[in-house]
Amino acid sequence: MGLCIFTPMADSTPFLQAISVNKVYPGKQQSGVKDVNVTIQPGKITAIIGESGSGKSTLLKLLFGLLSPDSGEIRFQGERVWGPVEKLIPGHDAMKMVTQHTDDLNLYAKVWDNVASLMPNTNLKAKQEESEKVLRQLNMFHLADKRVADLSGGEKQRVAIARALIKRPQVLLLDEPFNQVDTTFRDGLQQDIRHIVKQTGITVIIVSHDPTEVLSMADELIVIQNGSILESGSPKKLYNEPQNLYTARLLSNCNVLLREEARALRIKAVKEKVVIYPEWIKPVSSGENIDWTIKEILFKGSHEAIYLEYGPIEVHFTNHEPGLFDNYSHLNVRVAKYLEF
Ligand SMILES: Nc1ncnc2c1ncn2[C@@H]1O[C@H](COP(=O)(O)OP(=O)(O)OP(=O)(O)O)[C@@H](O)[C@H]1O
Repeated sequence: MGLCIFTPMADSTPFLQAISVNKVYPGKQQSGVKDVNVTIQPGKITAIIGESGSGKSTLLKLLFGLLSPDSGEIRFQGERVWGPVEKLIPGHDAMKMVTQHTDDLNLYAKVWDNVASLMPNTNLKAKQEESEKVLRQLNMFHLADKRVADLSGGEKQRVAIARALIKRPQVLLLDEPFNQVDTTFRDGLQQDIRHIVKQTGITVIIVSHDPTEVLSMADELIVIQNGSILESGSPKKLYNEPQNLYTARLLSNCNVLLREEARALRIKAVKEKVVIYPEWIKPVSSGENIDWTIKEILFKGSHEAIYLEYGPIEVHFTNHEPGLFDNYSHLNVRVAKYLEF
């Protein structure tokens, strides 16, 4: 028995949908989420991104059925998903959710037992095969005999994901899965999750406090602000053509200048604000533009962030040849691209 391949449904029934969903927490005036309409595509990785408190986790819990909407509804393959108000055990059977808290792990049991114990004893061969398969998919098989208590935070997170996958859900919901994971492990875990999606056709919905960490991972991004969906689209589309300043700011540590300030970079903007991503500013050896004072150069390993100032105006850009400007006090730059809001 192998992991199921979930093929997208042939008919036009939306896979997982929030329809006009509202949720206000008791005692709060501001909405957790406000009139949210979202359709999740099957077999893809969708990331819900937004600043802290914007409603990301609330939306995830509503989709899963862990929270009941005040109005509106969640539909999974056309069927209503009931929340705790209507159903004793919240959460839809075909979905599994993993949060950053790995509380339900048995710390004193082996990794293997944490995962295999969720399979029935009726078919021991299948139990063995499935547990091994899931642990291999998450690169955890070599740690099968270790106690969970002896694992790192990132490894514990992998065990929690393995426990969710062994039940062969159609949807895996991940709330801040990389919080406990350092950068090296994060890249590995992201790759493994992408492979699992490709191999099994599972649908993944992920919430991340750092949107840039899911840029390379997600197929679709949903941007949420103050409980409302602002825009959605592929990471490339939202990065290159954001419709809102909020989205640009979430996805890039960008320069935001007032229209008048942008004139110092020879930009004649019509709208009030000008956004320039750090990689859109290029140093030039000489030219008719003004000389900017180099305020600070921050070494980042593969590149540098160079901070420039001209009177009260500050901009920063990415330099991919660290050390190149160490002996410079001033720089002349040009802007390859900008956005207006
Ligand atoms: N259990 C709760 N009771 C009352 N208010 C809540 C509860 N959970 C969330 N909220 C409020 O609802 C709003 C949205 O919270 P939510 O946790 O969904 O945001 P988030 O985008 O996931 O934030 P973060 O990135 O900080 O986790 C916030 O104003 C938050 O304070």
